[in-house]
Formats: sequence, structure tokens, C-alpha cells
Amino acid sequence: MKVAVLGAAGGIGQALALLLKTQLPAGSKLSLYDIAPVTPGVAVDLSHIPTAVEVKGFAGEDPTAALEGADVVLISAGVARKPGMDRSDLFNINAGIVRNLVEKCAAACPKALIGIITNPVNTTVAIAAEVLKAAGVYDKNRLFGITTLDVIRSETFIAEAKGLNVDDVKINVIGGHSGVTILPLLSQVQGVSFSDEEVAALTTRIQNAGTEVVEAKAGGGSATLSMGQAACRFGLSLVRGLQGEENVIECAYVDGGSEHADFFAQPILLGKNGVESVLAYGEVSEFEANARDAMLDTLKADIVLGVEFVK
Ligand SMILES: NC(=O)c1ccc[n+]([C@@H]2O[C@H](COP(=O)([O-])OP(=O)(O)OC[C@H]3O[C@@H](n4cnc5c(N)ncnc54)[C@H](O)[C@@H]3O)[C@@H](O)[C@H]2O)c1
Ligand SMILES: O=C(O)C[C@H](O)C(=O)O
Repeated sequence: MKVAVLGAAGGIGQALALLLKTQLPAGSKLSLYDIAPVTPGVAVDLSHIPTAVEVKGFAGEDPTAALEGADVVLISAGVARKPGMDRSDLFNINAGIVRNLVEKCAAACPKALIGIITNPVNTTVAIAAEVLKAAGVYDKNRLFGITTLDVIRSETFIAEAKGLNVDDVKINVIGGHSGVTILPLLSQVQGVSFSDEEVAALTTRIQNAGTEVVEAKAGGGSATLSMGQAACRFGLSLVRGLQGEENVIECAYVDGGSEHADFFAQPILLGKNGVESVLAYGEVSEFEANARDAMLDTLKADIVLGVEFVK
């Protein structure tokens, strides 16, 4: 199994690469690419960790050498937020970066599963889809917006609020990955109940958790370590599915035939071809149904922006 990380010298990329070096199955190959010249050095550094994962680093303008033979490509290349910015403020720079990198994926590893981390995810995934369509290699089951950070934050905050073992907390987070488009389905969490006030407060905290980190880092970037962990969890799930493991389920932002929008985050069953099936997200409360319906104009506009950028 070969996993490529694009943006591998960045805050997320380095954390993700470290976690993958220590957690990918024995015999895997880890391919690190970034425009930053330090990237081969990041690979050398990681290569001294005694695991049976071979790591190689590539820098420069062309990621092709890093992508050849890749089964999974995780993309975190791009710029991150500073205080006062929305994720949509990153569009001007990151849209072009994602378009160019996915063009290279389409040529070098057209069958790879591609996970997009680069913000604004609601839009960059739509850009990636259009690029793959234009290259004639689009398979909706192989493209993912990685929203796992919203899931792990929800698990953490719920466990803290209710005094639970975090390993026991499972939750679906649906919609997209920005502000009101992030919708944790708190009503479905087993073994706990929340007052209306708790639901409102927890939902808002989860939706604003990215901004919480951006403000705490005070100009030094956005979430990198927690996102490294989230991307590693999702990337390993992609690998487990590819290897034929059963019952691998994650929430992700996919082109899954949702009645709500062309791309929508919801639970998916992963397998040898990426998305094996899109799962129903189940019953929702009145609060959640209203929040879901209220997000759709924003989400659809984010998607149109991405489609129009490529066309
Ligand atoms: N999906 C999520 O939940 C989530 C969470 C956190 C951050 N993000 C996003 O991830 C992105 C990266 O964040 P970060 O904190 O790692 O930023 P960072 O600035 O630390 O790292 C970004 C890296 O991308 C590289 N890069 C820039 N252009 C490139 C190109 N054309 N090709 C290859 N590499 C290129 C840079 O050299 C840098 O090393 C941002 O857009 C951020 O908003 C998403
Ligand atoms: O908030 C950001 O800009 C980064 C990321 O999307 C996050 O949720 O932490």
C-alpha cells in the first residue's frame, strides 16, 4: 500500500507523516511531497524511526514522482487561516493549488483514493471533482473531503461535558466543513441526553472549534496536530477498506447522491473501491433538521464556487 501526502512539510503534513510512519501496516510505502525544499529531509528524519514503512521525500514544482503507484493521496497543501479570516478567505490561493495537484493525481495515479484536507473543503472537493471529470478519470467513490476533525472534536467535547470515556463516544457529523455547515448529530449519541441549552452550546462550540484554535495560535496558523490525528485516522480507514477489512465506517464529505447537496458529509462504508456504500445518517431531532435545512444555501453556494472555478 502506498500513501502519498501532498503538503507534507507543513504543520498538518509533518504530524500526519509521523503518525502514518508509525501506524501504517508493515510493508507500506509513505511518499512525502511539498514545494518546500526541506521535504526530503523530513523523510530522512522519519526514516530513522524503526517501523516497516518505507518513506521517501520529494520537493520541487512537480509531485509526479511522489504520486506514481499511490493507492491513497492525502492533500494538505495550501495556506491556513489567521485570526479574523473565514475558511472561504483561503479560496483565492488554495483553489489553484488543489486544482494543480489534482491534475497531477489524475495523470499519475488516476485510481488512487484522494482525501482533501485543504480548506475551504466545501469548495476544494468540488474543484477536485471537476478536475478529475475534465481528465476523464472521475470516480465519485474515490474522492473524499476529510471532515474527521469535526468528528474527533465532537467525541472529545461530549466526553468532557458528560464525564464519559471518550473511546465509548461515537457520533455522526454531517453537512460540510465550515461554520453552520458542520452539524454534529448529538441526539444520536448513545447513553447520554442533552438539554436544549447543552445542544445549542455544544453545537456552536463544535462549529467554531477551528476558530478556537486559530485564535489561540494568534496568527501562528490553525489546527495541525489534531488535524494530523484526524487525517491519520481517516487515511488508515481508507487503507483498511482497500485491504478488504469489513465494517470500516467514517463520516466524510462525498459525492454520495445526497438529497441535500451534490457533496454532503455523512457516514460511508469503506472498501476495496473507496466508498462501498453511503449510509443513511438516521433519525434527527427537530433542532438538527432545522440546522440541516438552514445550512443548505451556504453549502450549495460553496460547491458552485468550486465548480465554476474549474469551468
Ligand atoms: N479539513 C480540515 O479539517 C482542516 C483542518 C486544519 C487545517 N486544514 C487546512 O489544511 C491546509 C494546510 O494547513 P497547515 O496548517 O498544514 O498549513 P501549513 O502552512 O503549515 O502547511 C501547508 C504546506 O503546504 C505547502 N504547499 C503550499 N503550496 C503547495 C503546492 N502547490 N504544492 C505542495 N505543497 C504546497 C507549503 O509549503 C506548506 O508546507 C490549510 O488550507 C488549512 O486550512 C483543514
Ligand atoms: O479552522 C480552520 O481554518 C482549520 C480547520 O478547518 C479546522 O477546523 O480547524
